[in-house]
Amino acid sequence: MLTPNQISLVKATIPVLREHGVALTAHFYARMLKGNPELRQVFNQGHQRAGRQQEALAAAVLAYAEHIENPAALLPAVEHIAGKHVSVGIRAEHYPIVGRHLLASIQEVLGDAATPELIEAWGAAYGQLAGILIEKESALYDEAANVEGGWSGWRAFRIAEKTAETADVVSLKLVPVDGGRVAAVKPGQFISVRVYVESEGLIQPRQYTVSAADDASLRISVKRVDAKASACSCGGGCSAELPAGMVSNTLHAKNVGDLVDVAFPQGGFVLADGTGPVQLMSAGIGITPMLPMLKAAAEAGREVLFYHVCRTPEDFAMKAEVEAVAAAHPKVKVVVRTTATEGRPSLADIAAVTVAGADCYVCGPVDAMELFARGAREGGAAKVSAEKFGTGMFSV
Ligand SMILES: NC(=O)C1=CN([C@@H]2O[C@H](COP(=O)(O)OP(=O)(O)OC[C@H]3O[C@@H](n4cnc5c(N)ncnc54)[C@H](OP(=O)(O)O)[C@@H]3O)[C@@H](O)[C@H]2O)C=CC1
Repeated sequence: MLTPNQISLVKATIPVLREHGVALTAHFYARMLKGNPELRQVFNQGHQRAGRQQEALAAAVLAYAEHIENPAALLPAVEHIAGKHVSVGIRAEHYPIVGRHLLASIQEVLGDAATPELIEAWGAAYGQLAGILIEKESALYDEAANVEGGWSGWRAFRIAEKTAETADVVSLKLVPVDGGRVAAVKPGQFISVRVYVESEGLIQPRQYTVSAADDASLRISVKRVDAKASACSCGGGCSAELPAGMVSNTLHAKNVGDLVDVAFPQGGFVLADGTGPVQLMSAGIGITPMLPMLKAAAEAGREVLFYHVCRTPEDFAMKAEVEAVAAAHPKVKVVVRTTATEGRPSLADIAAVTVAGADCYVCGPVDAMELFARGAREGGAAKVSAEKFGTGMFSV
């Protein structure tokens, strides 16, 4: 429990965090990854290089300082972060390391302004947050270990099938090397996949939505990411050219029979139970969580609008699967917009297709998600949920 004086001291740093938060977190990551280089295998080095992780952490530290009197307000963010942490293997023993580097960074960046009292207050604040996260993460690890077909930490999977979906998307069907069962995945959840990235000399984990699953396998569908073709969609104002997708491109180079490590499925961007209409809106590779949601909603007999934006018909990944679901379920309607010929949809276009009262899910580039969410709300959707891959939280 923080004392009233510690709460005031943490709140007094809010203006500094607003202005210099990213400088602080950039200093922190550089310090921690130099002092504890083993953590380079846990943190996404692509996001580090693009500056996304530093921005996301700065935003999180600021949000925490702003809500220091009522951390319960951050519960949805805590649940999201805990799922990501468990998925990349962050454990209780990592927290003291992070805390040590964070406090030292506050001291080093603020200089004389960082009085011993302030450092002590931030130490207490960090301890409080770490305690909340450790408890939540420990519950998620236990849940993953105790469910049938579940596991805690990394489990070795073999690539059983590799299918080219489009010119730059491949699907990989993964089966456990131990021959055991695979626990049920909620439609929309993601797994972390961990591979050795030769060019970096590093093991790296990344999250991929499960695009199909059964009790013996998981499938992911991965888009190749070229350095020059990358356009940052993090929403954090990154304008620099982004590095090539080190894990996605490593996965593209893998073949049937190769092994990867997989973490238990996580994530709260899932199809909610219900009987009402569902609207699934995706752009590009954002289709991956929509496909399992489509199958689940169709099988439950719900009315579904599946709306997808892609550049050309050839860029429509898993098109045959979507069409097969629609053919088998008359209450499923598919609308595809190809931007190469029709241009991008407008807000009015999205509002016009929206099913009034639908539970709407959106996924894809950040700008497209914002457009879909606004259009769906204008068109009378009951609820809009969004998923952004990468760092931090996203709300539309
Ligand atoms: N589960 C998840 O959270 C996942 C999220 N993603 C996210 O999806 C993003 C990119 O996917 P990717 O396939 O590379 O996207 P692309 O850049 O290839 O774009 C895909 C389609 O979306 C259209 N589009 C892009 N921006 C807008 C917009 N503002 N309004 C309307 N249409 C738009 C493009 O139109 P045009 O031809 O005009 O560019 C194109 O037709 C990634 O940033 C990734 O973060 C991906 C996978 C899973």
